[in-house]
Amino acid sequence: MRNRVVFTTGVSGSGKSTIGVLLADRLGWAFVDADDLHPAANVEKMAAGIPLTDDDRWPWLRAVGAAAASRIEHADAAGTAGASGESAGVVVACSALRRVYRDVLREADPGAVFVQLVGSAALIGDRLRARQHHFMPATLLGSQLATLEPLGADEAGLAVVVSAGPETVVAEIISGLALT
Ligand SMILES: Nc1ncnc2c1ncn2[C@@H]1O[C@H](COP(=O)(O)OP(=O)(O)OP(=O)(O)O)[C@@H](O)[C@H]1O
Ligand SMILES: O=C(O)[C@H](O)[C@@H](O)[C@H](O)[C@H](O)CO
Repeated sequence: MRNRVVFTTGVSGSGKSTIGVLLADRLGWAFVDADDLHPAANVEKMAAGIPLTDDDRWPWLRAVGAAAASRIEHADAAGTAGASGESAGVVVACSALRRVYRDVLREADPGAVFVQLVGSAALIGDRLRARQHHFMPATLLGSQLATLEPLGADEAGLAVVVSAGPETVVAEIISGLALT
């Protein structure tokens, strides 16, 4: 298997971070949370309940793509490729709501694979309202869902329904992408 970058994507509260961390752990891969790469102005905007615009997102998406590519290069440099030919990969939690956003990420790694985490507005809204200590308010869910574009048939990856618990969702991703 060649080096891989798998993005866990979807609206706020879909489980990008929860599923991404668990997936990386199960695979022994690195994990990057794109939330940590937002400029302060973006975080302030979201915390104030104002949706980001495309122009807010472009530089951030380029930084996310660069961070993913850099983690893969580090893995190569550290010689983490296994004797069986398997290589380390990286899981990146990043909303990547629109196809043009995913295009920016594919520019950094044309082999990038996108897992789109999907669930009903009611389910995700409940999870967001139950979540503590996060800058993203549940009131932004409507604009997140309005911005979301499903994966195209020609886009590498898969959509996974997140109504089941994290372990089940991660098992479905590993099997669906044939990651083992
Ligand atoms: N499959 C799941 N089953 C039950 N609870 C879940 C599941 N996935 C995530 N959660 C819970 O839902 C909440 C939202 O998950 P998480 O913070 O990972 O979403 P996110 O997409 O990363 O959100 P954001 O984009 O706002 O950072 C958390 O409290 C998390 O524990
Ligand atoms: O594209 C976006 O609107 C943003 O990336 C948001 O999705 C946040 O980063 C995240 O969901 C909050 O934690």
